[in-house]
Amino acid sequence: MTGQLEADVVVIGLGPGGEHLAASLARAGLSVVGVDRRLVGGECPYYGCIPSKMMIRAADALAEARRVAVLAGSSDVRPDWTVVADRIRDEATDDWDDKVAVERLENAGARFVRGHGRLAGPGRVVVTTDDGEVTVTARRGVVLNAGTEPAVPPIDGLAGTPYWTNRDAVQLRELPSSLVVLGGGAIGCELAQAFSRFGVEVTVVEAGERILGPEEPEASGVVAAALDAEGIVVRAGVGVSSVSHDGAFRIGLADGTTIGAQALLVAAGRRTNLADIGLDTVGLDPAVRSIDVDERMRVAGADGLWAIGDITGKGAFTHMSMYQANVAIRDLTGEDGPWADYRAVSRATFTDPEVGSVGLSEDQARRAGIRVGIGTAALPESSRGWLHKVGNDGLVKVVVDLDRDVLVGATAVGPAGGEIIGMLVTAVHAEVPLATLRGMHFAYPTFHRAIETALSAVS
Ligand SMILES: Cc1cc2nc3c(=O)[nH]c(=O)nc-3n(C[C@H](O)[C@H](O)[C@H](O)COP(=O)(O)OP(=O)(O)OC[C@H]3O[C@@H](n4cnc5c(N)ncnc54)[C@H](O)[C@@H]3O)c2cc1C
Ligand SMILES: NC(=O)c1ccc[n+]([C@@H]2O[C@H](COP(=O)([O-])OP(=O)(O)OC[C@H]3O[C@@H](n4cnc5c(N)ncnc54)[C@H](O)[C@@H]3O)[C@@H](O)[C@H]2O)c1
Repeated sequence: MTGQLEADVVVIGLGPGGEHLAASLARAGLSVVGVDRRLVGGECPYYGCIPSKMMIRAADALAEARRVAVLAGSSDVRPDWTVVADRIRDEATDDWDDKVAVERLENAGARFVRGHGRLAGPGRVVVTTDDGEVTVTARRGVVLNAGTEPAVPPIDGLAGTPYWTNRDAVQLRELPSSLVVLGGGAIGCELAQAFSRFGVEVTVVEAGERILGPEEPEASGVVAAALDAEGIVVRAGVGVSSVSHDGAFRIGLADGTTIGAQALLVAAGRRTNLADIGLDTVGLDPAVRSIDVDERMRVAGADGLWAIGDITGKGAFTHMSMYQANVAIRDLTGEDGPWADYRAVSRATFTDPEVGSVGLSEDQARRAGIRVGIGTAALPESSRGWLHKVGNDGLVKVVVDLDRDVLVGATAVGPAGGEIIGMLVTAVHAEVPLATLRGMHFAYPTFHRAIETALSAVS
């Protein structure tokens, strides 16, 4: 495709938020051009949340079946990765083909251009396509939703090796016998446990002091113990210093030890796609790692430019991308808010036990100068946890602003931690007084009753 186009709004990058925004604005009657160089929908549906959660759902089923031995007799569990690989192809990604997503976007009334989009001054985007260039003029504005790529650390020897990122991991047809996961963040821990449950011998190497670094230390501790109990080796507090590959990988650690493995998965964080998007043409620093936005998602210092999703640095989550898209949609269609508010950002990490969290951690609250109260409750000591028996690891931790008598953060680790956190998100978001929370009914015997115990323990 080549030529000139005009539109009210041009969207560069169609991740979850960009796709939603482009379709919604088109349905609202605006003329919209959406640009993506890869697949419409971005990382989440093709390489991220969706395929990884299909892997995790299958791996959790295996783990639950193995628990039959403790609770209900015996089971014969024979993992078959083919089922997962097929499901990811057939039900999630259409074999990494976005035909359906493109049609959905066009049926909403938007036009789609596949290619690399670049700002070329205010309100102007140049798209490099397979067969030339398309120049699009935006009457109302340009929205950036360029997302991220896997970051690959500059480790000696790594670059020339056949290492995997998440994009390779979700496309596997066959599993390796052994795997080193470089990075113990959300991606590293989720995938490490899923592969291990399918019989892969897994080692996680985490340069930081603990896995799941952004979570409460107690949450990291519970997950680390669960991984250990399943036979996953976690090497935290030591970086990778060299990598070589000669049929198999040899991974050299900073403490002088080496690990051999058939495969290496790099899950060491993400790099925002901002280097080649023309920020300099609208007066912005082209070397920034994230884009500063105001409460309407307008980019500071550039008229007619909005940014949403991972590139804003407010949390690399699909629900953040969608939340910010809705804010930008309201602004672009002349609605009167509500505008962006990040006090009660929540997330769920789908390890088993799951980690749900919201708002500030204890450490963040203390560093913000808040007079902090903490309450915790161990899940195995709750009635539901005791009943649940095997697989009951977990806890609830609440972080209280004692002066305002409200929760400012909370963590729920457990079999349904990502669900239990829901009511705590409401509490932080709506600033529900502690006395009101303590006066609630908590159904017996549920996991969320541990919240009542944690609230009563606040000091
Ligand atoms: C393995 C994995 C698991 C995850 N699990 C979860 C989860 O369970 N829950 C959760 O909330 N989040 C999860 N995430 C994070 C989630 O995928 C992202 O936060 C989400 O995709 C939102 O990203 P985004 O909207 O910023 O853009 P992205 O999804 O990164 O999409 C950006 C799009 O922009 C395009 N693009 C970039 N630059 C240009 C350009 N110059 N021109 C044209 N197109 C361009 C790209 O091709 C891409 O399609 C996971 C991520 C990974 C990798
Ligand atoms: N369930 C979810 O919501 C979910 C799941 C997966 C990913 N995500 C999102 O995707 C983002 C990216 O995930 P991620 O896990 O790649 O990034 P991350 O930044 O969360 O974790 C990367 C980890 O790699 C470690 N690391 C970096 N370089 C290293 C090295 N050389 N040696 C050893 N360890 C090293 C870091 O210390 C860090 O702990 C997350 O921040 C999250 O927002 C969300």
